[in-house]
Amino acid sequence: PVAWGYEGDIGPCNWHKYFPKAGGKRQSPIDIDTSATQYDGSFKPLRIHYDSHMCSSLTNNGHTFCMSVNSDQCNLSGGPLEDKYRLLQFHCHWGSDDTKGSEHTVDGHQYAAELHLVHWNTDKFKSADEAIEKNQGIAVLTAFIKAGKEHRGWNHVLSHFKDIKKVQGTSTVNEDFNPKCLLPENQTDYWTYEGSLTTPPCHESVRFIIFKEVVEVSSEQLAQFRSLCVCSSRKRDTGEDEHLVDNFRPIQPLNGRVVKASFQ
Ligand SMILES: COc1ccc(N2C[C@H](O)c3cc(S(N)(=O)=O)sc3S2(=O)=O)cc1
Ligand SMILES: [Zn+2]
Repeated sequence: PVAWGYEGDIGPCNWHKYFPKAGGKRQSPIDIDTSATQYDGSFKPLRIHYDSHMCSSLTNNGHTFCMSVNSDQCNLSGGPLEDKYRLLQFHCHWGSDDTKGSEHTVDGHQYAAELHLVHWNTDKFKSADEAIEKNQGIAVLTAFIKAGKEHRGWNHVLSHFKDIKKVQGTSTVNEDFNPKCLLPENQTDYWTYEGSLTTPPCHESVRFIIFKEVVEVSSEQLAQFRSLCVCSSRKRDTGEDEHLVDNFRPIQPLNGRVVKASFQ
């Protein structure tokens, strides 16, 4: 597989050389210009039904931490979606300090981090691997994160970070944990648009649903995101570990797409 990253020759400006979709017309992330969004009154209520008895495993894949979920009881439907989608994994993007880290921006404002709950269309496709390449294959519930009060739900995830500090570290999470607790209280106000995976291969298969309400975590919890290392052994010439930070793609051209709003 082709190496890619967030800086230097393998960074986002060169992704299109090995991953042609990265140069497509409906790429993500984007800036949400709230003066140009269009209210859509036809959306049904979002239905987010997760069970908390699912077993999941947390890995550090060198680009983010990824909590993969293998429960057929974690489903998403409604809102702008025509089909039923199943939770595949969730992960985050964050910065080297609290002033940057989110992928999407709102009126040019970048948040400290961004949570992605990735779902695949089980009505139209037989597997996630098939769905990630196809239009309408993927739906990503997205929440912005800012530094503020401590978030107790996040501690269930962060408590496993010592096991995944190095790349390919894996930790099994089987305590009762429902990822729904990571979402904001207000789940009726969101923006939605059609985009892409924000990492290579950048398939244009994603419907983003981005909550307006921002989730707060403490600065210390954000610092724990940054404690992950990018690789198993390589050390910087000064001998210390290279930490996984600034794993966000720059915003991409809207190319005429309209961002819909579920609220007026
Ligand atoms: C078999 O080929 C594949 C299997 C899985 C994936 N994925 C990993 C990607 O990094 C990725 C990035 C997503 S984001 N930042 O929410 O837009 S979602 C997602 S993924 O889980 O679909 C890609 C190819
Ligand atoms: Zn993501």
